Amino acid sequence: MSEDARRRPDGRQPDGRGGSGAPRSGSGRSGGAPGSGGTPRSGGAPRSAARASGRPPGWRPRRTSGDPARGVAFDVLRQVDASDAYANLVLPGLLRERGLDGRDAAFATELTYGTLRGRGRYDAVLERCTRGRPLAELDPPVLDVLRLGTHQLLAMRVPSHAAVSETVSLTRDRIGTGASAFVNAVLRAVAAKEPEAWLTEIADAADPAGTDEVARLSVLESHPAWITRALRGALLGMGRPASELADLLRADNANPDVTLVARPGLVTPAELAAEARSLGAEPVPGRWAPTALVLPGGDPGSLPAVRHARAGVQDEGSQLVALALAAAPVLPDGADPADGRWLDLCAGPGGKAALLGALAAERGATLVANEVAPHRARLVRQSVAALPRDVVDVRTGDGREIGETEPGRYDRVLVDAPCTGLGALRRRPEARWRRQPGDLAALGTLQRALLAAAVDATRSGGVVAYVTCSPHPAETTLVVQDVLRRRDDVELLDAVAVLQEVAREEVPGLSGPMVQLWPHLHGTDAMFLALLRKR
Ligand SMILES: C[S@@+](CC[C@H](N)C(=O)[O-])C[C@H]1O[C@@H](n2cnc3c(N)ncnc32)[C@H](O)[C@@H]1O
Repeated sequence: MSEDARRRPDGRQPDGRGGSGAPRSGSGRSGGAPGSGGTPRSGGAPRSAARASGRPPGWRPRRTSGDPARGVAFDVLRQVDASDAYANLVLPGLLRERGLDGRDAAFATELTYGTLRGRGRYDAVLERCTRGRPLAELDPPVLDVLRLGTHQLLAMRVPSHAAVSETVSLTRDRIGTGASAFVNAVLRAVAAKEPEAWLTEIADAADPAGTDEVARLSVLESHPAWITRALRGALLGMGRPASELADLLRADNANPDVTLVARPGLVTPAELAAEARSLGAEPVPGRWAPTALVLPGGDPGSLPAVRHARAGVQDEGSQLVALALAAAPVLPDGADPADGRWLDLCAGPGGKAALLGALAAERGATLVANEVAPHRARLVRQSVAALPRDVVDVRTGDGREIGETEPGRYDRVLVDAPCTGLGALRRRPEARWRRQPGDLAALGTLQRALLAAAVDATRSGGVVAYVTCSPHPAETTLVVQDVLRRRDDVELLDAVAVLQEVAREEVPGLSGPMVQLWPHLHGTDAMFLALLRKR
């Protein structure tokens, strides 16, 4: 496993949970288990269960592909649990290694991501099927295999007999015959009720009086209660009604579209679309960002433009905030109208640095892309590889020091702060179970220090963009308000107005001056953007 596959997306070391998740029995063998998968049941799951699992309307059953796909899903779950790996980083390598593509790869992907996202819901069901044995006492590989089986039974249209027998055979193959009888009995108990009945039962158990929406939605939509509560607070804090909470949680459980960015000056969206079409895909322009192209299906890595870093995979929300920073009006500093020095303070892995670098190159500006983690700085170098050499200077260092070492140097500064990532849960299916409320305090201190350093490094009249992929007020508005309260050399700009200017069409639901995007409203990650100008 690569170093980055084990690290958090914010570059910090794993949170130390790996020890407790270490398997008590081996899951060592690689390679798929023998036997073929079952075919989907014709009736399918009830509609409300499909909604609850985040499946789109019109979803059709797919042919299952047998145990190679289940074996891959199991191995990813084990790495996520025992090594703090990231599913989206581990899965593609395992699919390649085992030669899975097409439907088999799609089945393994749905099984992996769906099981990880649905863990809370499935554990609530499993607790009722283990004859009083607490889930915490089960061997972690056994618990993973039970979750895999439960996902097939409750959210995929795999016929019950196939879901049970294939999962039992996977257990025998990977864990041992001892565990297979137990897995068989538990999964039979899960299969004994329809998905709809299970949802009703676990929701009623979580909220017997029908008065605790957070508890009910947490178990139904499979989010830890503290995150559900935080997202509810985030909606209210940005002027959205609490009634949107269920939609927001469901959006976290849906598979996001693959969105590409056509980096200006390197490839146009039309050229990128032509490349994608020549490989059989049917791309559509992004709704908001003029640089975006949505790719329904297909492997973006197979496009030459992506392979050569003229384009990249990037959420539209991320594209919009980078475009907004580049478009924000900077004021001249005395007689000097300079706009030539840009800084990305926290650049790894480099998606926004590549877009900003491309925009900087078009305008004759340069970009310093700073990143504290060396292995992530290497990723930044890869993402800017297609840009002329003298445009982006990738550095490794602590962004908190730049305010002192280079005061007043930059015209535009991006602080894409390390954060909980609560706005990108749909892309990081395991993140919701790994994050802890205690993470907020440590991150808050770092976020404030980075924003303060960014302001110090900005020249008078220059602009700072403070960005997070979390909507949690402790990481967004409170950080910005705190820095504004503590210093009188910076003012808040209307980020909504700037964002609307760069968007292809008016982005609804923004009340300003700070921008909060939402997966359920905009189909983007829940990106936050504040623009500040140095006085
Ligand atoms: C949200 S990510 C940035 C994502 C990036 N802008 C992109 O679009 O690809 C935050 C980054 O900040 C880095 N980071 C954390 N602490 C830092 C510090 N003190 N100075 C600079 N970078 C830091 C993390 O390693 C991580 O790569």
